[in-house]
Amino acid sequence: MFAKVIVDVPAKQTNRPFDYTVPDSLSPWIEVGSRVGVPFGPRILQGFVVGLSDRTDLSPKKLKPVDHVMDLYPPLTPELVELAHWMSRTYLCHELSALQAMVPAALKAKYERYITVNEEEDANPWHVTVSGQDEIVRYIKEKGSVPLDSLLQRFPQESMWIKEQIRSGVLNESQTIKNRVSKKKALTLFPPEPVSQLEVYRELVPPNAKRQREVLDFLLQNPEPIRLTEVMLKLNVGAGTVKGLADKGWVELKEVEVLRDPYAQRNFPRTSPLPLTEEQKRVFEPVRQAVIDSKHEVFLLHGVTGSGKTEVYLQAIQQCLDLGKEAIVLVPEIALTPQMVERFKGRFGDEVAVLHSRLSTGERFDEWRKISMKQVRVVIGARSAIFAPFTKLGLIIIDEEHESSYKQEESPKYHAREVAIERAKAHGASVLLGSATPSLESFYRTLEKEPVAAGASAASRFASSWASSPVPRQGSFFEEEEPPPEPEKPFTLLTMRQRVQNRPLPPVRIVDMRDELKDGNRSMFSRPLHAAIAERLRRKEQSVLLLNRRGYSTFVMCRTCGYTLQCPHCDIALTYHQSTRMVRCHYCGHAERQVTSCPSCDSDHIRYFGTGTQRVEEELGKLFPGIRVIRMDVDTTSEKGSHEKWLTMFRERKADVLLGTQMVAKGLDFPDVTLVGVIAADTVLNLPDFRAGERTFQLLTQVAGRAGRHQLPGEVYVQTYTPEHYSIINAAQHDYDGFIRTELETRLACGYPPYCRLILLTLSHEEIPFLVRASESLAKRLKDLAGQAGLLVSALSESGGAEGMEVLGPVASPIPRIKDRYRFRCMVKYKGGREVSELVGKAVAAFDEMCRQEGLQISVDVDPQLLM
Ligand SMILES: Nc1ncnc2c1ncn2[C@@H]1O[C@H](COP(=O)(O)OP(=O)(O)OP(=O)(O)O)[C@@H](O)[C@H]1O
Ligand SMILES: [Zn+2]
Ligand SMILES: [Zn+2]
Repeated sequence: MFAKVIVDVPAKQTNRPFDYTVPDSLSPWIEVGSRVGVPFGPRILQGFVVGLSDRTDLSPKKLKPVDHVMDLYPPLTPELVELAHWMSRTYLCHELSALQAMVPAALKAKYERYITVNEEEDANPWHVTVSGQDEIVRYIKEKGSVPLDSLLQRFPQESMWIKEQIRSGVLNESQTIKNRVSKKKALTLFPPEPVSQLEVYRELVPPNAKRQREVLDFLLQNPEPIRLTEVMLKLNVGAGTVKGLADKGWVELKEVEVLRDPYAQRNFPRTSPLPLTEEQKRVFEPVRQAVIDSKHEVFLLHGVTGSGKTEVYLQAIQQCLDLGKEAIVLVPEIALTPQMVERFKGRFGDEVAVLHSRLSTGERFDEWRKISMKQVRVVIGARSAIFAPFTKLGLIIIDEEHESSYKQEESPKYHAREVAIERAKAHGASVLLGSATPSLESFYRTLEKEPVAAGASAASRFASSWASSPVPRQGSFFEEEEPPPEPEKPFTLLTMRQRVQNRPLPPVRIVDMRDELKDGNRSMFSRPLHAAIAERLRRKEQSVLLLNRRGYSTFVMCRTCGYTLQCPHCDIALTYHQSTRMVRCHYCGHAERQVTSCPSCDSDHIRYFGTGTQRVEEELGKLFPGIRVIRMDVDTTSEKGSHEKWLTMFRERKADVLLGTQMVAKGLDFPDVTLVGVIAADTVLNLPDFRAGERTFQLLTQVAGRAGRHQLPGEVYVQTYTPEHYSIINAAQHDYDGFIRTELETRLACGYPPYCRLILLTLSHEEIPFLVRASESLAKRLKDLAGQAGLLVSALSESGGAEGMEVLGPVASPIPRIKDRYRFRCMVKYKGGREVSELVGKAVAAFDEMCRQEGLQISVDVDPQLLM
């Protein structure tokens, strides 16, 4: 047998599978998705098996054998291996980095595996009949434990048998992971077999050993293995009491592996499904039907804040479980609060595994093992949970689907939404995207339109370019031609316009900060917001204050009239570069001199912007002596568990104000919050990013949604210097449809997504002249290839609805130097199918040699979210 292996050498020329022979002793262990060690040049390197075949196009004699296999069970499924291949083509990344993104960090640690004989099973000798196999068991028993590798070397003919015994439990596998993570063990109490023996022992207990009798009584009623510590706690007995029983041989005490459960100490009160409201029923029904029919469909659930989306998710998952299928729930990292976890654990209990970055490596490893060992059927987690190794997926839910954190910013630069759709296709599963403010990209895909993207002509051109691509897949496993991409099926839009129990959405007041300044108020709090906070303090209600600080504080704005410097070509805010005292456009490279007075009103109140949460906190303290403020930002939440701590404190009403960056905007549900204040709505609006309007609308809508979710009505104040901006007006009116209409028009006019797609190429090098030459030559290469393919246009809008691509740049990157490397970028704007990304891949591949020899780096970001 031959294995196709993607080897751990992240270089373009090795971004393809290599063939190896599989020695007979290893063949039962090697599956598609296995990690193996293979000889590569003079070394043994790690790799992933991506295909198995009984023939090879190369001369078998020249092939080297697989050296060893790293896991008893492959960490990846064949479906995930295929997905990695898809990712490498879609995101132009190495297949290896896609594969590695799917494996949890703890598995990548070095470890050794030992085989021991399971003593219990040994009592059933029918497992061991054949004499040669008897010998294996004897051999292991003599040694106590044997490393798997040496066992296989000693009994090369029996490796299949060994594998079966491990699967059936006759042999045990244990791993010691060096350095990092080990499995946690706990002393566990086992009742005797049969349990009725306990009745006998009970009579034998000396009359004065009351405690021992209590333990036996407890076991009679609860004849399950139980942890020693738990017995001690429950019955208030000492360890000596239980050990005494074990010494007599009446019960057994053994070390047993326990999976660390980060939520073990917490009790999640069980909840049952709520009767759905009319609106919930209407959106739930088609999702339920698709799950039952195993029909792949993508739903976009647009439900206003507090409309009860989560209850719809829960019941859709229940439907999945009833059919014996599995479900993945993605939430943004910062929304993965205990409150959120509680709602899923409360409904599905131990069926739920939780994956997020605040878990320790060991905890993450355990949660992942619960998934791969099929102990759970629901996973809730941040972006990378999309790779949960389920095999019977019925539904993938993505909450707050508009969040930019679903895009990974390092390689592989994938978007979890697109990966979810691809996985769901493979499983005949559905995808449910939910948000109060769906992204333009997703909303656009619910609109009926001509199937432009991957039409027939694109498909045929694509097929021919693939045939000559530098990454041929050989062997029977990949024999079939890659099918042309299917035309995109539109998303199904589901809408919920009402909050549960018809609670009103809070009224939003826009406060014009220019007026405040005119009237001599230079504080960061306007008079109305000041009064509203004072009122909450009097009424003993709570407030949430949002200061979005994630943006860059470098946009230039006039404090008198609200004017911001815009690029004349791009309709995008210019950023200020202190080093050169120039303002610059990051899209087209346009630059002009720093201004000292406002070009619009001549005022010299021209500033670049930025206020920190800390300053707001100080000012609150001055304005309202004695006010209790909880500040949540990256500085106060870096410690493990701090996030939870602050939120619990706030819920317990130990503070009057929760002040924070956008982490306070999402998912929180506190009954006593009746005021939400946004300190400066413009900080996002003025980022030099075509999504600035969208992000502003989303943030304002989300944070406004925190107020008045329960009995007490809420209100919202939004402070801004640009009260006339449609993003702010539409958010204040809770008018998503109005916002979408205007924003789609703007994007169409400027030629930005969703009307086209982007690929961002960033080049970096230590020397500027070299970098400039390389960047220009890459841009030229892109244009040449596009010209040959008949795709090149000078402005995409000229091509109308048809395919085409435009190459912008090169220009210096917004962060022109990182780690002593200068950075330049080119942007490809295009309409059409995969032929463009194939073409970009080819253009970049031509620079391979330069990258290797001269230290050039090129990073490719398909569908970039952050353009900074
Ligand atoms: N069918 C129902 N009957 C009664 N109460 C419900 C029902 N569905 C949801 N709720 C309650 O309504 C409140 C809001 O629901 P939920 O948090 O699910 O809304 P959401 O749409 O997810 O909101 P957001 O987008 O703001 O996070 C919750 O307290 C929830 O328990
Ligand atoms: Zn001005
Ligand atoms: Zn510009």
